Amino acid sequence: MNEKQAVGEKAVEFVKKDMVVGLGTGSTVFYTLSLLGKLVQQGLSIKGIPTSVQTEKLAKELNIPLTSFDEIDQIDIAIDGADEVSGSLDLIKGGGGALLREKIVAKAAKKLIIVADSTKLVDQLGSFPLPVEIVPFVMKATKRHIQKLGIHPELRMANGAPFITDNGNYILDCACPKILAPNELENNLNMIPGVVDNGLFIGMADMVITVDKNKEVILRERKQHNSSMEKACE
Ligand SMILES: O=C(CO)[C@H](O)[C@H](O)COP(=O)(O)O
Repeated sequence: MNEKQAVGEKAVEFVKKDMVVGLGTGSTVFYTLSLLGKLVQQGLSIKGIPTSVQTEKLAKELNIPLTSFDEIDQIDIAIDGADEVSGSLDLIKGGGGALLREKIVAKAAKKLIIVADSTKLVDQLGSFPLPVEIVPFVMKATKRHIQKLGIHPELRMANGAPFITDNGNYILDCACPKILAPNELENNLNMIPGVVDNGLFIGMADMVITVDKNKEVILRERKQHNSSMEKACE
């Protein structure tokens, strides 16, 4: 069994009867969904919230019942992949272009589980270019603002045209080889008019399921969950 399959399937152990499950996007979570589909066939009752059109399509093929955000009060658990995972369980996500819905779902979930093969583990975030979702209306000015932060943004292309996200936006892949202050960078990027969100997921993962040097599947856990929004005004 390959690492992606091993970690992807392990996450299914945390899904219990009647849960609302955030369904992530990518080739690792593919294995989570495939196993969930089998368990649903055997009688497991869950409802899924997909984080992308791609995942929605896959979940439908697997007959996983889906619900929509506005029909539920909260998500019990979200399972998703990552492009980089730091020692403090901070993440870069969005390699598949689904970062916005992934962050919305992760934020609404009581528990966020990340499934990541050993190639995703890093000491410091930044080798993977940080995806930033922007509105097409203001691409050049947004790029200039981002450059002022010392970052080199590149418009993501697909088949010779700009890649379009499920939300109708563009992605800038931002080279920033050593992210020294991820929290600050996440906030600074999101303050730029034209930026919708970025792929830094700081303090959000409760558990990372990965593989150690001995090829054993291991669980790395964070003590506190930061999903709730802090009260900012009264
Ligand atoms: O953030 C993501 C999509 O936007 C994915 O979770 C991330 O790119 C990891 O994908 P994979 O499991 O295919 O390596």
